[in-house]
Amino acid sequence: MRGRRPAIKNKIYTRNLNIYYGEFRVLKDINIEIKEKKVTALIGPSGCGKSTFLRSLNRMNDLIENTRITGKVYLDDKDVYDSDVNVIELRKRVGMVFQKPNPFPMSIYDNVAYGPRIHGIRDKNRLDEIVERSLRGAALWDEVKNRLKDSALGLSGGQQQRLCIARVLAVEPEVVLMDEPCSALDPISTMKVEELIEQLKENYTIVIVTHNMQQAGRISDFTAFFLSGELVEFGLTKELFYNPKNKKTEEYITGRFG
Ligand SMILES: Nc1ncnc2c1ncn2[C@@H]1O[C@H](COP(=O)(O)OP(=O)(O)OP(=O)(O)O)[C@@H](O)[C@H]1O
Repeated sequence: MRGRRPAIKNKIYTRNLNIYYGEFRVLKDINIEIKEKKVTALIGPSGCGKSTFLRSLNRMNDLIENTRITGKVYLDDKDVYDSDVNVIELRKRVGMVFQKPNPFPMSIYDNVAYGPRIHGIRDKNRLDEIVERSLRGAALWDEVKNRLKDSALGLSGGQQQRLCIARVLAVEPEVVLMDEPCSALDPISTMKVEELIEQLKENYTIVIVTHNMQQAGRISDFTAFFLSGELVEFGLTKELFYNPKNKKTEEYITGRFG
């Protein structure tokens, strides 16, 4: 229709998602829509369930004992918990970057080539191409192009985190989940990763957990505020920050919480 912007597609959406650790119900009836090629920030006090929610999106929770889940998590309209879903393939489509950079103890090149090799790519030229594209994508290429054979462990913390992002990009995901990716980084590295996120959203859907409210405000298009396992408010970041609908959201973002 004329004058109307096309609706943004829901890349991931959940319906009545509940997650339990044993008898403890960590997440309660979560209904959320993660928009395609946008950045969604998850905020809320420690222990409210942000990481658990993030991990549910690519079934990383499957690796945690005693976890039980009810409800649905749809990726492109297919429930990722359906019995016919290939979890390896799912995690290729929905990649994850962790709080602390965790490069493998191998060369910079091999870190990035690791995923593609696992997925069967052996051709040297093809791998070279993927490694360069991924390192460029993670804004690291210029800093490491002359030392690709050096150990990744010799990189700075900020470079290691961008390497981990390159490693995720190498398998061509559609969604990138980030669990406090800047919490172990200095302000300059943090700024680099934030700029990178801004660029990445042209091609990827990004979901990021952050404790840093300014960061959520700077980099995200949408924000979800969790409290005690409930999704209290979800919406455009600008609206949630400047015109929150819920009193608890307002208290939290203005620091008057608790
Ligand atoms: N493996 C586990 N077994 C049992 N309980 C767990 C497990 N992991 C997390 N929890 C509990 O679930 C709740 C939510 O944890 P989660 O790590 O998702 O919160 P969070 O919002 O990401 O916290 P933070 O901001 O501190 O990282 C907490 O009460 C936590 O103690």
